Amino acid sequence: MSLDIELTDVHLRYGSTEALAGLSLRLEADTICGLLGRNGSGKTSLMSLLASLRRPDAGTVRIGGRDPFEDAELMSRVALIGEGGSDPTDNVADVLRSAALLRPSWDAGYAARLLDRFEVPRRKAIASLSRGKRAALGVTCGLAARAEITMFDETHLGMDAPSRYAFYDELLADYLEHPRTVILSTHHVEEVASLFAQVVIIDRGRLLVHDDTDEVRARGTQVTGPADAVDRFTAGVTVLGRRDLGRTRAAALYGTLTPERRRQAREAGLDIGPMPLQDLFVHLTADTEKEQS
Ligand SMILES: Nc1ncnc2c1ncn2[C@@H]1O[C@H](COP(=O)(O)OP(=O)(O)OP(=O)(O)O)[C@@H](O)[C@H]1O
Repeated sequence: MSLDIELTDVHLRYGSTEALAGLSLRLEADTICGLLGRNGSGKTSLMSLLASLRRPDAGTVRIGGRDPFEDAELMSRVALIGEGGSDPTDNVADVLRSAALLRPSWDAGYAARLLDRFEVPRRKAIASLSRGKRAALGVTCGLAARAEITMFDETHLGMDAPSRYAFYDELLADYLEHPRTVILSTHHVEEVASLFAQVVIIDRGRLLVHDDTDEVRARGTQVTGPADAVDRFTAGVTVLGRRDLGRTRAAALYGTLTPERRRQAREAGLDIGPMPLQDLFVHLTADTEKEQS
């Protein structure tokens, strides 16, 4: 049975804080989905509902049509990997042993290969691992679990750039061999955006965007070329982001260009492409802040 995810009008409160405020979302199984949102927007809260760590105050959560809360069989097929979580006095081997018991689809050989790749020492207590190695252990547990729904909640935050890229590499390669639903929350939007088939953006506990990544990126336009030509072309329009590389400038604009503007851009020697997801994300979440203030 495929584990589609469906949340309907979900509310979740912590005291007076409404972390999720009527969130509805439907995710089909077996895609890699980026979960984006500013700090405190409700990403962890959403994933904790899917992992059955909490129950919504109102609304429904369904995974494969079932309420996940206290459904042990279903939960063995759902993994949430956050920062920390292990008993700090355990060593790496203990953590792997527990994961193997918990996860019916655990691949011990793959876990061992990942530990080698991330150079995680096996005999050390969790408390004595560096933050980056702890994160690599979390990533290892998440990948080797091969859970049908695998959620990484900023798990890779403490990893250095080479390790993060190794993680993205492993995630994609293993996903292609063993398709499953992967939900990955991150603030490193651009470096991981190419992995996302879909993007979910939540803002203040509500769904702001859910679409294919290409569709989301197509909501904006990036114009690239010689700096002075880009400036002339973008004079009088709102530029959401600029990047310079030598004399080449890339400017991100919200919206698509009319055929006439495209022709002008070509004549000015400018390239046109989709907008970086990061710029679009900043723009979309900043807009709602303005509207609400
Ligand atoms: N245990 C808790 N007790 C009280 N408030 C909480 C608790 N957990 C989360 N919150 C609040 O709920 C809201 C949503 O938090 P959540 O952790 O889900 O956001 P997030 O998008 O994951 O944030 P970040 O990107 O900073 O990790 C925030 O206002 C947060 O302060």
